[in-house]
Amino acid sequence: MKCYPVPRENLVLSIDNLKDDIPEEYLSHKECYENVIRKGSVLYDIFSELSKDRKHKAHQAPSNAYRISDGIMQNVNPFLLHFALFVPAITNQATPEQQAEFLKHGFGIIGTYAQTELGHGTFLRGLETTATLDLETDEFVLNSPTLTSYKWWPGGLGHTANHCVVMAQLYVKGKCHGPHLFFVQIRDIETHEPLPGLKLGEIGAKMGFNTADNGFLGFHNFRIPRNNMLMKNSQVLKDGTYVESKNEKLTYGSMVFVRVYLLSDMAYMLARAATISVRYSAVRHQSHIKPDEPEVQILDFVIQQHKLFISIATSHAFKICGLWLWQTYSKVMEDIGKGSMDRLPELHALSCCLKTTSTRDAGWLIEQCRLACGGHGYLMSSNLPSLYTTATAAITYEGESTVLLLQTARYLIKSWKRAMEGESLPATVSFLSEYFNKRYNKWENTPKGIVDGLKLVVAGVTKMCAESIQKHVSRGQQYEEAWNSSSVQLIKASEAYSRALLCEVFWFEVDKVSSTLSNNLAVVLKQLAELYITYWALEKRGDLLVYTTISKDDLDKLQERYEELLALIRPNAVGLVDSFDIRDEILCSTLGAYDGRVYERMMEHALKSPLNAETVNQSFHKYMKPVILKHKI
Ligand SMILES: CCCCCCCC(=O)SCCNC(=O)CCNC(=O)[C@H](O)C(C)(C)COP(=O)(O)OP(=O)(O)OC[C@H]1O[C@@H](n2cnc3c(N)ncnc32)[C@H](O)[C@@H]1OP(=O)(O)O
Ligand SMILES: Cc1cc2nc3c(=O)[nH]c(=O)nc-3n(C[C@H](O)[C@H](O)[C@H](O)COP(=O)(O)OP(=O)(O)OC[C@H]3O[C@@H](n4cnc5c(N)ncnc54)[C@H](O)[C@@H]3O)c2cc1C
Repeated sequence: MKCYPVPRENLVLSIDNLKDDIPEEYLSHKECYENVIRKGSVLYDIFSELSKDRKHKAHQAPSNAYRISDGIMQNVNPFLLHFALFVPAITNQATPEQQAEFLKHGFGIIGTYAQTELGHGTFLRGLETTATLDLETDEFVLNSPTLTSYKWWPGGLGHTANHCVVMAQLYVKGKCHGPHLFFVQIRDIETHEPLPGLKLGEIGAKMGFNTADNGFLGFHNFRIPRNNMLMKNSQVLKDGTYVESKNEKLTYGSMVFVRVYLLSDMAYMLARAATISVRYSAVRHQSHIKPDEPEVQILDFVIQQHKLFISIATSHAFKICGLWLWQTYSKVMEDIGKGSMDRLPELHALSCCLKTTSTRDAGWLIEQCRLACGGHGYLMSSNLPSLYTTATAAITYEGESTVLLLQTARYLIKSWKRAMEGESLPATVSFLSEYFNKRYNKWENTPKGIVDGLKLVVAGVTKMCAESIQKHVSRGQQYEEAWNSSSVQLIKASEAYSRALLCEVFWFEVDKVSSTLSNNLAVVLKQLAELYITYWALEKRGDLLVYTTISKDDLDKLQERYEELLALIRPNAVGLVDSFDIRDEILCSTLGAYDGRVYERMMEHALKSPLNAETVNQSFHKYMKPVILKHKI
């Protein structure tokens, strides 16, 4: 994805009407939406001017668009889906001619990606929206035959977008060809009124993401030109001939793109949470370590370091792994462009498990950062609650975690069978062959030894799954039933695979570049990578004891090394989160501001509460006083 000239953060953050007088948490649902549209439109205008100035296709956002809008919105930008899915779906799935046609208005249109329905989100082959070819008029007729077929969840769909890419079952001459993508205008550009034949609205308040304008959309005999089917991979000709794709799963390509992107997004979410909680832990003094000395910075409690330093390390792990996965994605897309689909299943499997692990880890680690800040972490003004609800949405969207892990498990089982048949395997799963051929080493208490051990766990659990499936089949179950019966173990195999990948890529990428870094930087980065790997070796000690030759003595030494690493990182902890370089205006946190004026900021923010505008609220006189006086003895 080409990155555009980065709009200077100062340029955007200096615009006065992008600042909020009243904190978002004191606005109504409707005011919140109107406020983010106000701010989002200013940003949209800036990105549009920026891209026009540089003669770029005026439809892609600059690379740091999300960073800046995160700060200004402090919640989710309703234009997000335009950049994250609508435009990529068109550039990924439409012909060049169609791209020129659909994107000719540049920032003049605002789109979303409408795939999920009220009745189906995971099982795409079960989607009910239909697109039926009308040969006479050379059009597709879109319909939502049931309430459950209404599109439900797409971001920006309720009141923001005027176009969308819709996934619908393609019908030609009475035959269903499965889910395909269609470019659909849904609102009048001038009036923004829904076009005739559509039912549009927002789906209501949510746990978070409340400014994302997630909406619903129903079609009633809604007509679009035949050319509005995205036809890069499969085509419907004027005479109704259907030309199928070289690989029907290419239609799912936009989801792979977002899953790959989410690793970097989670790295950034975690960087913010770590910055807030580590800085706060350096400011907050509470309790004693030595009874005769003053109260300490809570960051001096080793258990506080245990809670927080893993978030610093994990943010770097996701950033580095995200870059590695992006390079893999780009290479596979290049191969597909040359007609080779060989690595598509591997890319799908990698993106599924890494998207799942990064979003799940971001969720629980952000919650851990919040809890480590005590009561003040529970304040909306800390920004930790919002970070949590925003991050955890990603565990579900873009592919629910369980479902995606089972997709990776499918790839692991297929790879295991190929290993048994002596076939060569891609590098990312070649350890299965080594395990099968018993070519693995004795346990070593080193980062490489731990990575090798975690891979042995993957191989051992995958073997166990294959045997479990075989056992159920031999007892008379169909393969799909046997798969379902073994799914608890299959999930475990995928989780173990994802963890081994993250540890391996993090360690070896850091090791690879360390010689190019200043000594100090190399030392600290390696400490973080070793902390990450050692943390997970200790978390997964049970599996390591089952599948490797690790001993109790090795584990004791790892625990000792882990605590050493906490102590080594402690002096650099604040410097490490400062190096994430997230400005206060984007951090949006009373606890995490760079100047450390936590208590003053908390009080300033509290006084902004509308309730503090008067010393006695009207409800006292209206409701409380009569009751108090009535029962006054
Ligand atoms: C910042 C970002 C904000 C984003 C906001 C959120 C946006 C959204 O949420 S958009 C909606 C997201 N929705 C989803 O992700 C839906 C998840 N479901 C799916 O992807 C599919 O239904 C899935 C994969 C579970 C099953 O698909 P289905 O067609 O039934 O395939 P299935 O029968 O299981 O066969 C799997 C085969 O397809 C292949 N396959 C499946 N998906 C893909 C894919 N995306 N790419 C390549 N291959 C794929 C597998 O490799 C496997 O191949 P093989 O047969 O060789 O083993
Ligand atoms: C904040 C947010 C934003 C979103 N934005 C968009 C958007 O912009 N565009 C869009 O199209 N969609 C969007 N979605 C929808 C999202 O993609 C779906 O929610 C997601 O794909 C899961 O589908 P579902 O909700 O229908 O759950 P279901 O598919 O009904 O799954 C429910 C549960 O059933 C279980 N399950 C389902 N299938 C299986 C299986 N095969 N094996 C084992 N267990 C299974 C899992 O536990 C799963 O959690 C968004 C969702 C959220 C929360």
